[in-house]
Amino acid sequence: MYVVGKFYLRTSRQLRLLDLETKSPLLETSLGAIARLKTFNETVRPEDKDEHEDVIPSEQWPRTGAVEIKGVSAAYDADEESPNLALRNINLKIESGEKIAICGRTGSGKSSLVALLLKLLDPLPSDTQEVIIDDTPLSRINRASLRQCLIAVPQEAVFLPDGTTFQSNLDPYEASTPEDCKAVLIAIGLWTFVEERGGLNAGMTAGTFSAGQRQLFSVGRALLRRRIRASSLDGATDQGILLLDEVSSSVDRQTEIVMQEIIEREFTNYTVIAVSHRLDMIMGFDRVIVMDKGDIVEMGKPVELSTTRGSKFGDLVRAGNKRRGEQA
Ligand SMILES: Nc1ncnc2c1ncn2[C@@H]1O[C@H](COP(=O)(O)OP(=O)(O)OP(=O)(O)O)[C@@H](O)[C@H]1O
Repeated sequence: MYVVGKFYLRTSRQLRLLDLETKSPLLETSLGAIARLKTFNETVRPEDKDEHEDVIPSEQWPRTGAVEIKGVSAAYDADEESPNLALRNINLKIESGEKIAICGRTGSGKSSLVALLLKLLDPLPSDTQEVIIDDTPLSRINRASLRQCLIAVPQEAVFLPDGTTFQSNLDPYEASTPEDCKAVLIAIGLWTFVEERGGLNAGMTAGTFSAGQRQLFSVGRALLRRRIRASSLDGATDQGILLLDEVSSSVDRQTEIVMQEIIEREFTNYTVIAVSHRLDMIMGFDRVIVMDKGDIVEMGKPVELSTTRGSKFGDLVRAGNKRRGEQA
């Protein structure tokens, strides 16, 4: 066993490979991939199949999209003796169909709150902490089913292997028709772009799109899922939960408006919980939550808070306006 830096190599051949690394970018890439796999293997624990996760919700769940978080604290290193809390005693009630924006400084816990709802982060063990969606405690819900029932758009769009078609990337579960896919691409303004590159059946890579287009495409996936879900509702109201994590961070204001319109028009009755730094976007939401060090430190209507003295959100708006004034 050889130890080089923080990598452990089993054979002298691997050691020679490492020596060659500086001379070959390809090898560098391969060794980087090995190192990443090794780190992944060492640090990522498999999700336990919790025996209490006995509820497999129906396709139509959640029917109302109401959310309640009761006194939840959570940590990524929950097994440690003194865990670092990413969320601290969060109490939050979100009504069915409410549009909630979450803002706050880097590392304040915004993405962790979204991760909590997807059971990517668990509450610390306790008798009293609980997350409830549609009257069902999240602790009882099967994780994989939960993630199929909620519509979530992550910070970084993920794509299928290079060469996979536009259609498969838009609809990896093959649950829609080419017409459905085209209609979604038209709605997000990417149809001409895709058509010029050979259409739905042409191969693509993540690099085919700009960073902003990747985000737009991700929103398109969410829209397609909403439409597919709506077709299986058997007359029930088209409701559910949409989680957005910084989906407009790389787009211009014009594209952000397209996203906003899609949220308003297509997810009208959905409960929307969106992490965002974009003040223009937040202003259109029913309520804004400001987070700091894992805590909710302010909550209210964005328009009201923006003009309230001493409001943390108001401070963010004033700082944003000042920056714009200086740039003009
Ligand atoms: N996968 C993880 N493993 C360990 N700690 C994490 C992980 N993800 C987040 N954290 C920690 O949890 C805390 C909250 O992070 P979180 O990503 O929720 O913040 P955020 O407000 O979304 O930040 P940003 O605006 O930079 O995305 C931070 O201290 C962060 O270091």
